[in-house]
This record gives sequence, structure tokens and C-alpha cells, in this order.
Amino acid sequence: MGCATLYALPHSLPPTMPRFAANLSFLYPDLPFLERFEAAARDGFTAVEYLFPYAWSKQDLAARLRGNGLQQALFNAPAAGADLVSVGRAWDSGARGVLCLAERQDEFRYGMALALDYAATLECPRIHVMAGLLPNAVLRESLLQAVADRLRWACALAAEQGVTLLIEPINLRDMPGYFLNRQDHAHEILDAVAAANLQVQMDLYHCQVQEGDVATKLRRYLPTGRVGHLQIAGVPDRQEPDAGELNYHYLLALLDELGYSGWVGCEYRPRLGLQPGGTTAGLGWRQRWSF
Ligand SMILES: O=C(O)[C@@H](O)C(=O)CO
Ligand SMILES: [Mg+2]
Repeated sequence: MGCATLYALPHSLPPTMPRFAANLSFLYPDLPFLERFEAAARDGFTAVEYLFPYAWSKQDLAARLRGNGLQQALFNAPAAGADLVSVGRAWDSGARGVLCLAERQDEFRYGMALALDYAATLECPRIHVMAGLLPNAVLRESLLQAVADRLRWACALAAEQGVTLLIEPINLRDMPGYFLNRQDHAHEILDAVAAANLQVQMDLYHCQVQEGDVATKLRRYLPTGRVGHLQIAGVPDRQEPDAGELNYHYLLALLDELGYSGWVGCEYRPRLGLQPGGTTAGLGWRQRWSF
């Protein structure tokens, strides 16, 4: 069911929301992580995504999914690390992926194997592979071939279990030095890798902060079939989609017009922050944009 169809219902939402996935790393910050699954289901989400599952057992996560009738739409491969302890510390110590870091081949391979192991248990068809922070003074272009080779290796491994890998352009205001910032660069990498199971995770928040002209980019890239996942948030503050400079009423209708049938991840910081029930209170944006 597309967004326009969904919003055509005059005053109320259907009991489930087939298009929107709740990002549990961002939403429900007032709750312990494992309790966020139930909260998302109660709010009508039928899928979840989050950054990293590795601090929890895959069996516990699968039980939360099953128990709440949720699908796992996406999660990230580890940000770095060559064992569970270093994987657990990687994000907080500043790591943002090792894909572009030639000397960290072992961590890349360990991370892919761990992510695919979780994906099998969580029945998750997509893994986001973070590109990493550029080493000082190393030109992006000089690393492209090595990045493509690594991704080709990872895609072959992921294909064995029917998983698609995603790369996501991330804006430099939030992540200074990040290797991949632009949609066209992501599509260049897809050209170089030439694997059917490599797609782009198009986060409209990052796209607007870094490049702008979001609707034109949706029109350019969605028809290629190479965008495997979308994410949304208001700009500039990364809050609910009804706050800020992006017109999601228009953009969500455009997704329908372009026939996008994938998930739209709700990856924003609820404006009520840690206030109990703040995420649910902020979900009015889904209703206000009735067509
Ligand atoms: O946009 C983001 O921040 C996330 O999708 C992510 O995976 C890395 O930070
Ligand atoms: Mg994102």
C-alpha cells in the first residue's frame, strides 16, 4: 500500500503502517532498548531498524521481533572491531566503519561475518555497511578501487544468504571526514562494484543537509531500482519530519508517484527527548499529512 493510499483514509490511520520502520536507536529513548520493540508495535509500526544489535543476543532480539509481530528491516554492520568486546566499544570510541581503511581488512571481514550471522537469525534482508572516516590527506578517489573490491567480496558473501548490502551517504556537518557524502558518489561505487545485491540507503535528512535538491534526486535515483532503503527526519535538527525545512507532505507523495515500495525508516530524535511517551506524542506527523 502506498503513502497516498494510506493517507487517503480520511481521519484515521489503519491499525498497521506498512511503509514506516521505527528506528529503535533514535525513537523511544525513554525506554530500555529491548522495550522499544513493543512500544513501536503499539504505535502501529510493523518493522524496525537500528544501528547495532551486537550488545544483545540474536535470540533475544528475534524473540522481541516475533513477540511483537515486527520485521527487521535493516541494521548496521559493526562500526569496527575484531571481537565482540571491541565491536561493542567501536561507535562510542569514534569509529564509523572500516570499509575505506585499507589496513583494517581483518575487522572488515570479522564485522561482515558477525552481521550476516545476526541477519540470519533476525531474518533481516538488509545490512548497512558504514564507509568510515577518511584518513587525513588521503584523497577519496585514490581509495575508490579498494573500497569497490572490498564491497564486491562482501556482496558475494551476503548473496549466499540472500542479503543486500547498503551504503549510505552521510552529511559532513554531522560526521566530519566521512568517506561517503553524496548520492552520485554512492551510485559511482555501485557502478564499480557491479553486484546485484549492493544498493543505496538514501537518507533524506543527510541528502538535504549535504546536497539539497532532494526531490530531483528521488526522481533521478528511485527509478533506477538501486535505492534499497529510505530514511527520513526533519532538517536541520533531525527531529520529527513535520519540523523544519523539508516538505514531507510533498516528498512522501512523490515516493508513491515514483512507485517506491520499500521501507521508510523513521530515524529522528523525538523533540520531547527523554520525556516518557514523547515518541508516541510526536507521531502526529503521520496523521497531519492526510491527503
Ligand atoms: O543516518 C544515520 O546516521 C544512520 O543511518 C547510520 O547508519 C549511521 O549513523
Ligand atoms: Mg540514516
